[in-house]
Amino acid sequence: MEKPLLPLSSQLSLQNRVYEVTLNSAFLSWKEVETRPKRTSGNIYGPLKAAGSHYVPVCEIISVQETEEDCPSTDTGKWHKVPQSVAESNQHAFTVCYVERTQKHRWRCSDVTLHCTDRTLCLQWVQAIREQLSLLTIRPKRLLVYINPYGGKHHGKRIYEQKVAPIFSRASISTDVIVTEWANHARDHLKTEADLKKYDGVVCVGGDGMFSEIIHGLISRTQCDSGVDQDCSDEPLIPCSLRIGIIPAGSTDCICYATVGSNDPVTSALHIVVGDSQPMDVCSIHHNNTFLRYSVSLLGYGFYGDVLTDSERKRWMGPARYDISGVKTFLSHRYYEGTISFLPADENVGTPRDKLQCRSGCNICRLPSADKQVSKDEESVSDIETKGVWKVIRGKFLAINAACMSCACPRSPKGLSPSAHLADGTADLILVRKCSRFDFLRHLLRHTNKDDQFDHPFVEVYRVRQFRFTPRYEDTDSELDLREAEGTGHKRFFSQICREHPACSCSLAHSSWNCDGEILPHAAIQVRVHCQLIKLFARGIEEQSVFEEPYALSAI
Ligand SMILES: Nc1ncnc2c1ncn2[C@@H]1O[C@H](COP(=O)(O)OP(=O)(O)OP(=O)(O)O)[C@@H](O)[C@H]1O
Ligand SMILES: CCCCCCCCCCCCC/C=C/[C@@H](O)[C@H](CO)NC(C)=O
Ligand SMILES: [Ca+2]
Repeated sequence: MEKPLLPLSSQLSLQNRVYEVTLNSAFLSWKEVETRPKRTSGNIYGPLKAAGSHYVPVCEIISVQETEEDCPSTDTGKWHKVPQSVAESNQHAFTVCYVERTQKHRWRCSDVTLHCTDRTLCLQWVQAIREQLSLLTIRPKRLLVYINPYGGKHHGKRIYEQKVAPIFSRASISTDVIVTEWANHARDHLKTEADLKKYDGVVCVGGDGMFSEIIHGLISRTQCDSGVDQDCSDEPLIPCSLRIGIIPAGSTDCICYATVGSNDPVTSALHIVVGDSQPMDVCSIHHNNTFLRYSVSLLGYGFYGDVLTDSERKRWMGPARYDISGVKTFLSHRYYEGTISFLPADENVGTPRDKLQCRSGCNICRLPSADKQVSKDEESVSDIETKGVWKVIRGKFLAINAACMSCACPRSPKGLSPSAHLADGTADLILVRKCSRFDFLRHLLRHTNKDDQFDHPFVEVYRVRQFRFTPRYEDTDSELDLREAEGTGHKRFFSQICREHPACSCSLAHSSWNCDGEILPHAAIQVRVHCQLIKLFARGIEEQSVFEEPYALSAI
């Protein structure tokens, strides 16, 4: 068969009506040619429609296949019912499966079956669409998938098999699937064993903890392959080349929610299929000259550290553990003393209170940042950063939180820091000073509504590139020595500290850091944000206007 030339245009039938169907390099469109009154649809989220016209961007077509009439299509199991008159005259048909946007940033697979008068025409259409899809080289063809069967409500395996695998197979993506058997199985496999050259991306099925395993494996592997020492806190890190997909099946799913706009497995699978790419910042955390962990969402000391410590003992409860531990920690009302020093970000990246939310194609994330200038100027990141002036704050804090991104999640739809950016090379540092229980509750509740959680006299927020935290008394002894002393019964020093905390009934002067849902072993840490160190199969949260008619049609 001859190679179809574009634009390709034919009169084809759909549900007993005749349509002018056109394919060019950007869109597949179909427009009714009959003159009778047109049916209008109330759903603005479907394929773009203008007076009976439908447009699907080629980059949002998932697959095309010849449809065998009166028999189930091979991958969906659905029967395609063809009205009698059409069936008689149009025996041949092809089905195009494409992305359809629904409410709350969710994507679905939708399909349209177009009937042709002869098979040659039908095959010509299938070939033309497939050729356009083959030009989309950003789409992954082979993926390495890790499933945590114990994340969230333990549904990871079922979610993957029932909702995600059929979409990958429809999009002709081949997969190697590993169901993890122990914690850190995925991390260690990626670090040392996986043949990464074979893949176009890595997918994790699980929550934020599982995602954390994947980034630790990939980042460590990349640094190791390039001879970068992760213990050296001011050495620039090498960005990872493989993109990561998240199929949400955890308890918080904050990284998925904040990068896609929902925690829906089908939506995530479709972002992987269309080959989206969203760069993301990563914080490295060191204690003296020892690398501890990476973080992409919340790094929280005090309240969120204590919630996590308590909730780990309640893992059997599933996602509800965070609510129970949240209330318990709130009631305990512990505060912690220490010193925070930080290097503020340049003003051109905005401020945490500027209400400029990070959205798909964000202008702030596209600005050249200190990290990104490194290769151009051949100046190291630390050279650039030492030009800034460090600020120092001492005090008593209920919570110290650093958010590299908004940390939006179903519990807090605008997140811990609603204006934080995914890929600007900064984190928002939120300091909640000692205040009354009532005030702290008002602050916490504002995470769940539209009010500004930073608009309190006891809350400060800074956009930073680096920060350090030293708990009080850290200067006299190492905290591990203190913990050992506690373990061996030498509690005098500790009880002295705690007598200085009237509200604190426990024997610990230190909290722990909650690092993306994992507990860190040290309270004194140094943190640096690495701009765009990793990439996800995502595009950031889309503005509503992307899928409303006027915008979309003016873009055509
Ligand atoms: N096979 C396994 N057995 C036990 N633990 C595992 C296994 N695979 C992964 N893990 C660990 O399970 C922990 C929790 O996983 P995950 O993040 O998927 O769910 P979650 O904690 O319920 O959700 P979230 O992190 O969103 O709050 C992770 O720290 C991960 O290292
Ligand atoms: C007493 C009322 C409390 C209401 C408080 C609501 C605030 C919710 C804010 C949640 C932000 C979660 C940030 C994400 C953190 C994840 O990294 C981590 C691991 O999944 N999850 C948690 C809960 O630590
Ligand atoms: Ca950031």
